[in-house]
Amino acid sequence: MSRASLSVVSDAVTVRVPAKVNLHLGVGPLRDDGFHDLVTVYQALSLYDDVRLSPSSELRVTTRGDGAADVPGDSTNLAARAVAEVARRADRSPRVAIDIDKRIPVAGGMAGGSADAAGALVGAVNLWGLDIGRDELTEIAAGLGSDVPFALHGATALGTGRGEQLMPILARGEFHWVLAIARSGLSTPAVYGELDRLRGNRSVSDVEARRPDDLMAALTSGDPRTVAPLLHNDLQPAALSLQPVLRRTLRAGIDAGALNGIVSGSGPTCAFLCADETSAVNVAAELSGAGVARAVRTATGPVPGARLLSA
Ligand SMILES: C[C@@](CO)(OP(=O)(O)O)[C@H](O)COP(=O)(O)OP(=O)(O)OC[C@H]1O[C@@H](n2ccc(N)nc2=O)[C@H](O)[C@@H]1O
Ligand SMILES: Nc1ncnc2c1ncn2[C@@H]1O[C@H](COP(=O)(O)OP(=O)(O)O)[C@@H](O)[C@H]1O
Repeated sequence: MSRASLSVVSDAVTVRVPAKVNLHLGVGPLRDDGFHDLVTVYQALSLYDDVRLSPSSELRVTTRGDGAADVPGDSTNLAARAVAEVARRADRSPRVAIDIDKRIPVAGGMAGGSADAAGALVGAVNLWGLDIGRDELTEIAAGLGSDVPFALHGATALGTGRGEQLMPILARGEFHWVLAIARSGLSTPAVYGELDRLRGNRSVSDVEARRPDDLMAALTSGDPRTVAPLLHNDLQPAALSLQPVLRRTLRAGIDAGALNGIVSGSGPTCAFLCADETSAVNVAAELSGAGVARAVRTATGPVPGARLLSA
């Protein structure tokens, strides 16, 4: 019996998927396949996209919410690609309507497209009642993008390889973040390219791709004051080079009382770690008033990865 014939068709499913921040992003040299080796610590944050899948006469995707106009509505959308790949493996036709409710900033360095892909994977498996295990789902996720396995996984995790190989990390407590969302996005390949340009012929030692043991120990303590000085992003100089105005944003967050601020992944969202919830609310209010960002949000982490809201 094929896996497809085991399926139970639901009317619609909605999957909630989190954004991420990289607490550490160490970037090694450019590889022959066009990717860079990474050592990264991901944390999933309570800023979510909702991905709804329902039966339809054809595969189509619509997006509403923050930055919806910049999200492709065709087969290049990562959520549509995810559904198409699950359908191909299950030997069935991908006749699904995908409706994305966007809150994760588009091209913001918070893995919004990856989140939608992870949501669509979980959604398709549940909509069609497929017998696809966690390992196979993670393999499909990695084929869609380096960050997609983490969007499935959530919580706090160490990422190696091109970011797709995950190991859970114990993080105690709840961390309070403020996110300064920029007026325009940054392209991930452009930021990696800018890092290569800035590095020039300088040899990139393995040291830059080493496990951040101090940070991992600090995370088990649950103390944001211990974690804050250990935040690190090798892509930050490249993001600042492409959007110099981000220096002002980072400065404004520190001046407002954040423990530390960092460009999130390839940027341009800036993420500020705060001592507690009260501090985060104050920092968010000051940043909003400073006019350095298009929008300011508070979020907590870690939170779970892609999860079904309704079936
Ligand atoms: C930088 C990070 C940090 O977590 O995320 P964002 O900040 O963009 O969300 C990731 O490495 C982005 O992951 P993701 O957005 O899934 O990238 P992919 O689709 O796999 O790759 C897009 C392009 O980014 C570059 N890339 C990506 C990953 C990697 N380890 N090395 C790279 O050089 C390559 O140019 C690649 O063609
Ligand atoms: N479902 C999706 N949501 C957002 N962007 C998508 C999606 N599918 C494809 N994309 C494309 O991926 C690019 C990167 O988007 P995103 O994942 O939001 O940013 P980042 O890589 O900085 O985390 C966008 O500019 C967009 O063209």
